[in-house]
Amino acid sequence: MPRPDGSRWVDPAPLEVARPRLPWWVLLPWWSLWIVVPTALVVLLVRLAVRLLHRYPLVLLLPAGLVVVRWWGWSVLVLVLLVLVAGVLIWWGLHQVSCWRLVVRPVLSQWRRASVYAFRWRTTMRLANLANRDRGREYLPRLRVVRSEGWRDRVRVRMIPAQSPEAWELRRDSLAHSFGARSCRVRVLRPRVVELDLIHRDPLVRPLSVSVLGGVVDLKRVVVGRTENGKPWRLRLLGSQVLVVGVPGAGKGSVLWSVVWQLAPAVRDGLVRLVGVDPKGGMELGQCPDAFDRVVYDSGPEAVALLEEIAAEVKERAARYRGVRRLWARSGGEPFTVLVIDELADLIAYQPDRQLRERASRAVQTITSQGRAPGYAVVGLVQDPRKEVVGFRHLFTTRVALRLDEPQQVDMVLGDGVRQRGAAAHEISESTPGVAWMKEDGRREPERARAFHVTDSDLARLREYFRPAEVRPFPARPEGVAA
Ligand SMILES: Nc1ncnc2c1ncn2[C@@H]1O[C@H](COP(=O)(O)OP(=O)(O)OP(=O)(O)O)[C@@H](O)[C@H]1O
Repeated sequence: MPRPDGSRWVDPAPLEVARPRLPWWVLLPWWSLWIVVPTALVVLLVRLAVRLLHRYPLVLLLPAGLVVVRWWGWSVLVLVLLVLVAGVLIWWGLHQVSCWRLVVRPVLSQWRRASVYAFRWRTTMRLANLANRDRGREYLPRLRVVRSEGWRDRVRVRMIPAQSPEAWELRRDSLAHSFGARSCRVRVLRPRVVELDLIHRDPLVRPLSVSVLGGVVDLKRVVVGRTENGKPWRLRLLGSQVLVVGVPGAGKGSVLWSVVWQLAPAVRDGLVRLVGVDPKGGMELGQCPDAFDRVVYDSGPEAVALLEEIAAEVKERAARYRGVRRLWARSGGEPFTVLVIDELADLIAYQPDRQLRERASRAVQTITSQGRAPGYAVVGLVQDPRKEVVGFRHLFTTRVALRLDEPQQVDMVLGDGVRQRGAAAHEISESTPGVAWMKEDGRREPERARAFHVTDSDLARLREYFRPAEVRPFPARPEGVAA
């Protein structure tokens, strides 16, 4: 409604304020604070003591020992220690795993933290230029948890502001020498936190024998050896392409035969089909030809024709799968194909006939780039990883570097920056064939492992395993196979 002075009255908007919600404890009577506050303090102190005891048992056991001496004397302390040691020994005898995890490892970790790392930390950080000063204040990387695993110490570090993990990677050697280790690797855990692996001995020095022939086959986790952490070395075949590189004698054969050994039950059941090309005239694959559905022992027209045949199959199956399935599954009723090429370079680089070379290269590229979904995996073995030799290394999603000659070759196989994180395949000892660094696409950290040693007598068993086998139709319900 217009007002006499010409202006209009506008109703104010209703006040929309939420009623304040007070925390419940504000409504308690004041005298209850006398109960609540001391209780909360006691709970906090107990939690702190438990955490400290768990993290730094030695530091807290020392004052406890002093209290025992003060009240009951040395003899009681010695008696308590003897009982403790006897208890631990009995525990160790009964169940090593739990005793190691709950007693020996924490004590060892504390001991090494106090005697090695805490002791030399400040000096080492300053001399290695990992500490810094600004406006009179010193910034020192913080030593966090130390976990000793016998063969290595895992040392967690909080970096100082404006520091990058590369600064630590560049000083790996000086850190290893300063802390008395054989080598050091750097792993990024999360922003500002890195973990140093200070290695004292190689847990992979002993050759590993293959497991019992037969059993469940999981194409996503084919166990071909053991990692340095003591876990199974699992190679993914379903949805992956594998390139294995190593100088002569590095143990490429052991990776290849470990794969065949693990796949054997599925091959015999007809669920997996092995196809092989061995340009070395059958020196390698000829040791167990019955495992292969098709195998060619040269790098000439026959080998190239086989590769082209597989490439055509890949395309045909991919066309059929389009819009139906994204990844091969056993329910599709067609076998998963593993193409093993023993000396890949002989086919795609050293082949004297240019046309054959190009045809072989095109076929292998087709299989590696399109084979994932229709169920085709390539396991390619090569000695020389240079670009002129294998120009399409990036198509292999899993790359295994056995012993190599030069650091640059490690970068070629595993990718840039992986060697700086510790994957020193050029430092693998000649006395440990089968030891390798593996890098999978999509996983930042490389893994160090050793393949099973498939001996001549193992190969004889493998030949025996396949000998009575007849060609079977694809099983409707395969037994003991997971994919
Ligand atoms: N995982 C392993 N554990 C122990 N010894 C191994 C292992 N792998 C291979 N060896 C031994 O190392 C030697 C060389 O192995 P292998 O022939 O597999 O190497 P390679 O890389 O295939 O060589 P090449 O390129 O000449 O064929 C063999 O005597 C073999 O017994």
